Amino acid sequence: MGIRAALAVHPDTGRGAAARIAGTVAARLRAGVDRLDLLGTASPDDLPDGLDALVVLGGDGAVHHAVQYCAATGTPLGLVPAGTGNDLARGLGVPLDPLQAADAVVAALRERRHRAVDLGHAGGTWFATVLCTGFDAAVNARAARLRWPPGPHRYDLAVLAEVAAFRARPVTLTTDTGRLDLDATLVAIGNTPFYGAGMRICPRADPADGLFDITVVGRATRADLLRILPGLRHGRHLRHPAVRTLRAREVRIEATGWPLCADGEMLPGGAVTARCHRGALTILG
Ligand SMILES: Nc1ncnc2c1ncn2[C@@H]1O[C@H](COP(=O)(O)OP(=O)(O)OP(=O)(O)O)[C@@H](O)[C@H]1O
Repeated sequence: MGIRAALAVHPDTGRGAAARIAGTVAARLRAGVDRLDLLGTASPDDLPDGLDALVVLGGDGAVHHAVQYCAATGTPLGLVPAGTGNDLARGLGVPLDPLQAADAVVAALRERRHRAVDLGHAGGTWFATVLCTGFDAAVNARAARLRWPPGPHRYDLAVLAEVAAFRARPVTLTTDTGRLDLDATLVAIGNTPFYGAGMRICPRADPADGLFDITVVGRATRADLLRILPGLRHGRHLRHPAVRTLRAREVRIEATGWPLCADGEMLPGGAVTARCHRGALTILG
């Protein structure tokens, strides 16, 4: 029987960038499949039965929705980055050029080349990149509320506003190996290394080791934050004495009143337990 795939393109992704190249990407993918359905969403309820692959043309938000379907059904996922961050693609070494990525998906479909990667699960939601709470989740929430400036500069403005407003809070982290009580500025639970369009927050996270890499920034002054943040892109923040890392299969975070986000999507706040599920997602290529 032939290969049946769907291409999910959300109109908002990359501020419309995905929709603009959807026709070109679909034409490339048709070279590798027998049937391609073009969908405006990748939400589990709207997807047809019997798919051999789901390809997402979009950013981490669009991928986050698709991951819910792929994890539940075992359907292999193809990534064609067209968002603002594309941090899962970056973390898995998928080409960031959408046409190159589409060609790589076609090759993988033809050669039936798959790989299994881990997923996190927390609060009823699967996540593929980083679950974070504290300063970075507050930046994400603030950036999402801003209407100006356009693109990634919204994050720069949100960072400045949060550096001025943010206070460390008491946090309890309980992992499968121990418990940590501290005043923290942020906690990032990484399945893959990146968030925020290339910030290497959990630089050693390996998506195929069955474990999270957890980066914890303890009590930090504004001056500390201004020293830590520029190093994020290259993972140099780990050298700062306020920063520590843990590795665990399961972690519970208790932090009153902090925002929580996973794959850049806001989640309901409150205490949460995240568990790493080895090989829960199949990636094409
Ligand atoms: N299938 C979907 N169902 C509902 N909402 C979606 C879906 N796909 C994407 N969205 C929403 O559209 C918005 C933009 O999508 P996406 O996050 O992919 O693009 P982006 O923000 O440009 O990229 P990135 O997340 O990589 O920075 C997100 O808030 C996301 O929640």
